[in-house]
Amino acid sequence: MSKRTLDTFFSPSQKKTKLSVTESKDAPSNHSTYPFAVPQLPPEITDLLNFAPEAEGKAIDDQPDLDLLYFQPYVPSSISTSLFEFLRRELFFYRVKYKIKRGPIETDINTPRFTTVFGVDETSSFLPDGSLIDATTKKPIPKDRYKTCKPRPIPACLDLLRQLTEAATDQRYNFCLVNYYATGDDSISYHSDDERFLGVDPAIASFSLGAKRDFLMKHKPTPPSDDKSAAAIASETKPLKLPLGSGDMVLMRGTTQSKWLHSIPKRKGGESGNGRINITFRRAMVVGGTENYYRYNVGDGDVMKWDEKTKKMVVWGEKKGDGEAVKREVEAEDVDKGYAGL
Ligand SMILES: O=C(O)CCC(=O)C(=O)O
Ligand SMILES: [Fe+2]
Repeated sequence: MSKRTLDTFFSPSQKKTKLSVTESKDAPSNHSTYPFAVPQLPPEITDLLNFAPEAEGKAIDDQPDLDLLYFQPYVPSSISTSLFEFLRRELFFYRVKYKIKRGPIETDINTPRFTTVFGVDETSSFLPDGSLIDATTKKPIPKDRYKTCKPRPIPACLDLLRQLTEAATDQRYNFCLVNYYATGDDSISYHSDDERFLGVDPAIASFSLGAKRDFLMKHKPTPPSDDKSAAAIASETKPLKLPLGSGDMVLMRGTTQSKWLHSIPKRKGGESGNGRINITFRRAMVVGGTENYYRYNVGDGDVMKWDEKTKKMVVWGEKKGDGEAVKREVEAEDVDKGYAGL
């Protein structure tokens, strides 16, 4: 459906107010690997998602090696706030810690944002009962295929968006990564999603919901060649800043990952304190991709859940003597993504 069709449904004043939503009557998504079940989308959100994309994708490919398609917005503006609040309230998140070794020095990394991940690489697929089969033989996978993680199926509330995005971008995705930037202190430092397990020139669809945050891009340093100095190459490209708003989607494709870096820098003040969710859909080709994504987006720490009373992420499921959940506040920590380039 086109934007015009939506506009005839909603006057500009109605678009600004938040759509009121009801609980889905469908069974929530659940799986042995989930800490708790995830409700299905409110029917009002599902209905309006069928109008996506709200705007046509605009190509940004006027610089060397850059190939973006920018939907501003993709998610209808009448539902982006409700969808943001639903996902923040209903998903489980993690604050992943891990160690990296650079030469003889070991460094502790505290991921400076909340993360969660769903999906499995193309060698396997989920049956409706939640079990994993081999994608070719259709037989149950060997027990030892995933040694360091237990893959989780994409819950229905995110799988609808995945399916719509596949149709709109003519690409296929088997992974859904979610980042929650609680405040302007949460960030992702410059990196590219160019891991070998994504294959050559991967397409990555990246959604923004909630607070506006700047998405910065710059060309990777290029070694000087016989006919061009590093300075000449650098002067051919200029850094890019996309102030991503709620509902926007950026499709990164072609050589964007192999030649460019992207980041969400820390910000002081503004709306960043209201929180932002980023959802990326990707396609991992091999077992190593699945293990990598669970290691760095779930990890082995506490489950975190949004607490509507305190408006903060709290540790989920910890019990005190009288059965009351202990609520621990989580501080943002200032560190790098760390695993870029794996
Ligand atoms: O939050 C964003 O817009 C970017 C997230 C990102 O680059 C990533 O998860 O790899
Ligand atoms: Fe990225």
